[in-house]
Amino acid sequence: MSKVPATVITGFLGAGKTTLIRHLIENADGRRLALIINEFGDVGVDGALVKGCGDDACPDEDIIELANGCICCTVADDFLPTMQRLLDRDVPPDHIIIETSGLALPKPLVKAFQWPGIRTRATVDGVVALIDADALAAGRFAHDEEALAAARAADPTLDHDSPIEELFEDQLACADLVLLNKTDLVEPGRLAELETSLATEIRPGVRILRTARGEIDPAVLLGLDAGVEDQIDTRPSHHDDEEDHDHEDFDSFVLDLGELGNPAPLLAALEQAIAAHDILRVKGFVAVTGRPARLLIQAVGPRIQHHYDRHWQAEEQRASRLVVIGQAGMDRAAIEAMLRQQPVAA
Ligand SMILES: Nc1nc2c(ncn2[C@@H]2O[C@H](COP(=O)(O)OP(=O)(O)OP(=O)(O)O)[C@@H](O)[C@H]2O)c(=O)[nH]1
Repeated sequence: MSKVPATVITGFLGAGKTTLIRHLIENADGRRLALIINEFGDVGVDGALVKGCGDDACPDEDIIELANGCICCTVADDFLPTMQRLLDRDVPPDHIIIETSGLALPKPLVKAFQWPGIRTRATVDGVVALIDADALAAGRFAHDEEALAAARAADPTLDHDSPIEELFEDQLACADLVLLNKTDLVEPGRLAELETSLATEIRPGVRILRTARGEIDPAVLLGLDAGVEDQIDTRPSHHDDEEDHDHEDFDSFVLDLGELGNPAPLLAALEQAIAAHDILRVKGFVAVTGRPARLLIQAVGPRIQHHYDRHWQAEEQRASRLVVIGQAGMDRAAIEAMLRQQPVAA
């Protein structure tokens, strides 16, 4: 019996994983895909964004959200039973796509494919790392050399990498294919420089392709046939000596804001909050009085995007919800106070 191939999509918060997966299921070309989606901070925005966008390729029951913490840490509790259920189906999917949370280490997930119940029936076709070219160009994954030198002078035992940088390096080191995404936001000359620096972080032979909005032919993305679980030990990680990694460097909270008369003040406050605090990512929906559609808000670093993405459905409660993800120690009370200064509709 042939094994069901699975593709693991990694990439830091907001790199464009969900957008890539949407494109993939809209262009599945007859393949029946199942999606396993994991988000840090359990508002479930990503699932809502992909549901209903490619009904034939991926009906809603084949989209499984694992919101119970970060997938790399809950492998045994959540991921393995989910995989088993998918593989036990009378007609298993043609391909399984796993969107890891932007804070997940890919290696523990790949190792799950060595488990007896899985290894005979599924294989990791490839690990794809999505890189936000805009964030990379702005230096958001690199440490500040001067600040580091000063901190080291004060404390010689200091670990050299920041948590964000470690994650970034781990995701790259595990990749079979790297997609330099959001190329629409970066000059071609700068992109070439980014590619040169990325090449030092990846394994020999791994290709870097440029994408915008995750638009890539599924034939390139799927079918890498890498059998990653059989050679995972050759892919180094900063966390190889750890039993568990617990994301204590990052934090998230959910903000419920009811219905808003006008979203503009919230958007302005969000911009200020991001500039003033250690916020990495914000996403969610806003219910605007008099509007039948919900306003989708996405912020990645300082860049905020918003648009009315679809009508509220009859069974949905019209309400505004944002998930805020940041560095551990971000000042939640201050951020909440900034974002709540909104005139709420009567
Ligand atoms: N300009 C531009 N924006 C992009 C591109 N790809 C994604 N985006 C935007 O970036 C934001 C984040 O995209 P997502 O696809 O949600 O990113 P993600 O990696 O799934 O995010 P997390 O699950 O939170 O880690 C959204 O506002 C997207 O519309 C791109 O190529 N160019």
